[in-house]
Amino acid sequence: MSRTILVLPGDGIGPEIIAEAVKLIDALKSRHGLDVELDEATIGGAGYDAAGHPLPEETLTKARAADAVLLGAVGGPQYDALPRELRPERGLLGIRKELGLFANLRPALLYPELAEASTLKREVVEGLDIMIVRELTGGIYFGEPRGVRTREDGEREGFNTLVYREHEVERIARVAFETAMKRGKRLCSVDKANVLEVSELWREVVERVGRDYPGVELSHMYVDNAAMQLIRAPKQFDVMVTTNLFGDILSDAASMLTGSIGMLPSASLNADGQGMYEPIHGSAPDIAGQGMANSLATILSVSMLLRHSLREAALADRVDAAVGTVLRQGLRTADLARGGEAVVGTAAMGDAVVAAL
Ligand SMILES: NC(=O)C1=CN([C@@H]2O[C@H](COP(=O)(O)OP(=O)(O)OC[C@H]3O[C@@H](n4cnc5c(N)ncnc54)[C@H](O)[C@@H]3O)[C@@H](O)[C@H]2O)C=CC1
Ligand SMILES: CC(C)CC(=O)C(=O)O
Ligand SMILES: [Mg+2]
Repeated sequence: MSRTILVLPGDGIGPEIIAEAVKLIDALKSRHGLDVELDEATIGGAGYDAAGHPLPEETLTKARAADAVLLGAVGGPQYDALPRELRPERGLLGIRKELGLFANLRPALLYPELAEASTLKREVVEGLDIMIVRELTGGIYFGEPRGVRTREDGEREGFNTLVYREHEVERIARVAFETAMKRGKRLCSVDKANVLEVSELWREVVERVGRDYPGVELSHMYVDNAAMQLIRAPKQFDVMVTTNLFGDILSDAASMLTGSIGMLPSASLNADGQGMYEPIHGSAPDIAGQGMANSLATILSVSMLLRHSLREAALADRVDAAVGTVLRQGLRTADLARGGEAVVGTAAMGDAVVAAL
């Protein structure tokens, strides 16, 4: 039986980068025997425009039935004035929650060809290979209560709740330890346990899970220090595990070690191993429609999809290698060019990857 990938282009540069990913999947089907069917649905602002909701019912139904989901990005200034429940970002949070995608893997890997593209010195980033394991369905993005209320003195205040239950920490810690076992066997848990009670519990549970993994060297770091260390000496890290908010921020920072935010893919997995795959960046409204977005993060998300959801490791390796080839050929989208290089657009980069397969 053929497997199904549900494609959700979303907003802004989403459709542009997803077009390149679809081109790649089509080439894998016709030239390398990949057996999958693609289906498409709307999410985010596109979902709101088409069906009045950022996560249309039909999209969710299709996502539940699919073997994997491939998402572009959501959001845009034209939707920012909508009531919060109807904003594109709620569609993304909603699909993550509904599918139970609690484990978000964000690899920050420097392709050697891009050592000069990083804004940091070559010696700081050369050989970089970090895996950020971000908790994705809990924490302050989902905690209740939240809102804006008027105090008795008439002043308004906004509030969100940062809450983690033990089982939520336990399962993400387990994913992180398992990930570390398959890599360099070092895990750094990032928290703010010097200030937050929720981090105290986080740390305690991570320690407890760690007893099942004596072969993994566990360390803890406060998030402010972790942000600094990522810029000072990023190669000290192997696997990092952290909360939803901290992981969101640290992974954007880590992406610049690899040359651009347009280089970082991600996999979001649930307890059954079902996955959604997306670049870590957003819809980039500032460059949308100009054909200049870097599609490599999305193309590398396809690689993660092949590896984790379709168990097609050889094809995933082929995609990773093709990305290396085009970078070696000197192709750079604008975000990767640091002067002197010829700049290619979104479609030309996608074509080159397909040609290098
Ligand atoms: N997963 C998602 O769908 C996410 C959605 N968003 C949404 O995206 C919108 C824009 O948010 P921003 O904070 O501007 O973050 P962003 O990640 O969209 O853009 C930040 C900067 O990086 C650049 N950039 C991002 N992806 C790129 C790519 N593939 N190639 C070249 N340059 C790229 C953009 O041009 C911009 O200058 C907002 O509506 C936000 O809520 C933000 C982050 C994640
Ligand atoms: C747009 C947010 C919902 C999430 C985000 O920034 C991310 O997952 O990287
Ligand atoms: Mg983010």
